[in-house]
Amino acid sequence: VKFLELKGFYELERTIGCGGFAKVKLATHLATGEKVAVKIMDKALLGADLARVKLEISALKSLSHENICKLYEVIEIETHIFLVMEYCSGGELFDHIVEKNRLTESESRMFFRQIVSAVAYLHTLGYAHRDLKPENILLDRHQNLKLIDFGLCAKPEGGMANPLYTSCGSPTYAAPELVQGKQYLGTEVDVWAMGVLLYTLLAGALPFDDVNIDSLYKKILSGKYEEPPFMSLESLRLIRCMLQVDPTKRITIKELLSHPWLTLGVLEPVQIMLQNSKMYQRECIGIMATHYNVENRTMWQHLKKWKYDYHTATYLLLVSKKKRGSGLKLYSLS
Ligand SMILES: COc1cccc(Nc2ncc(-c3ccc(C(=O)NCC(=O)Nc4ccccc4)cc3)c(OCC3CCNCC3)n2)c1
Repeated sequence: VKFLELKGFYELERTIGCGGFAKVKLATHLATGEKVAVKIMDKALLGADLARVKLEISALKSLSHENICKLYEVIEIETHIFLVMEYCSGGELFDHIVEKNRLTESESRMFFRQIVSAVAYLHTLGYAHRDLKPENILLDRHQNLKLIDFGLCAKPEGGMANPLYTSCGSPTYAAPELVQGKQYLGTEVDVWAMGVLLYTLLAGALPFDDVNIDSLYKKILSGKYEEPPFMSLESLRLIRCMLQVDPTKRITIKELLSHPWLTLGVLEPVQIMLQNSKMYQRECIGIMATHYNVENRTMWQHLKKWKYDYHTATYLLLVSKKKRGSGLKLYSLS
């Protein structure tokens, strides 16, 4: 079905992901020629989850971090909601690990620092991700990580016991307290999942794995996993702090930021807030103002309302293009 509301602004291309009640298509933002990912949600299929999606959209609008997939535009029509998101041309981290079998300590550190920075940023803003796994970590063309919350399966209330969850991907990244259906803190659950992730990067295998879901639960609750001989003592020490079954004994994200393993060979602790340069912003406003034949001030007046309309998308895409060092050009829309 062709969506007329996108005509002339975006050109939809192949489907790059689908599930539950959403589909993600690759698309081109026609004014800049940049690739974007368009998440198409059918409001009829969303039903009661429409409210949760609206919450996620307002959360996404408040997120601006180099390692979190950027929201560019929100388009709502009678039957569908479209989220125009940053397209990550490097695909999933998962495929990157599989193809390399396992990563070196320094490559793992370079990736892991970015994940810790993104999750610490989320936690600072009062959010928890709750579904950290390699499928939700994408790569851009420069091997920068981009955290997404693909969240196609409704986040079941009542934790793991909910049959919906078991049918929605295996709980290999789920913390013991989540698996037990206990009260849990999203921030502590995220630290556990990052421990599983770091183990997977370094060992090229999952710490807790089993085809039988009940024995998988038992392994997670035991907190026992194999420590491969090729893993350094420092990395094993860090993983032990993260894969603590008792969440009160688990390392916190704040302590993680300056843990010796994360700063090994790198001087400063992990930065949370990364600033965009003001210079790029002024230049992009100028280009848009010229293109639309309005004053710079008028263009800025509109953009600072952050309406997440086509102008927001054009501006954000121009800034990211500028940061990449590509030339800036706007195409007249047909
Ligand atoms: C080159 O080959 C490839 C191969 C594969 C992918 C790509 N690229 C590529 N780029 C972008 C996407 C995307 C971005 C955002 C969202 C989203 O839902 N955001 C919402 C969001 O992020 N909330 C949120 C974030 C942080 C905190 C809280 C809330 C969804 C999808 C994509 O999807 C495809 C799926 C496929 C199944 N696994 C997951 C990705 N794929 C490219």
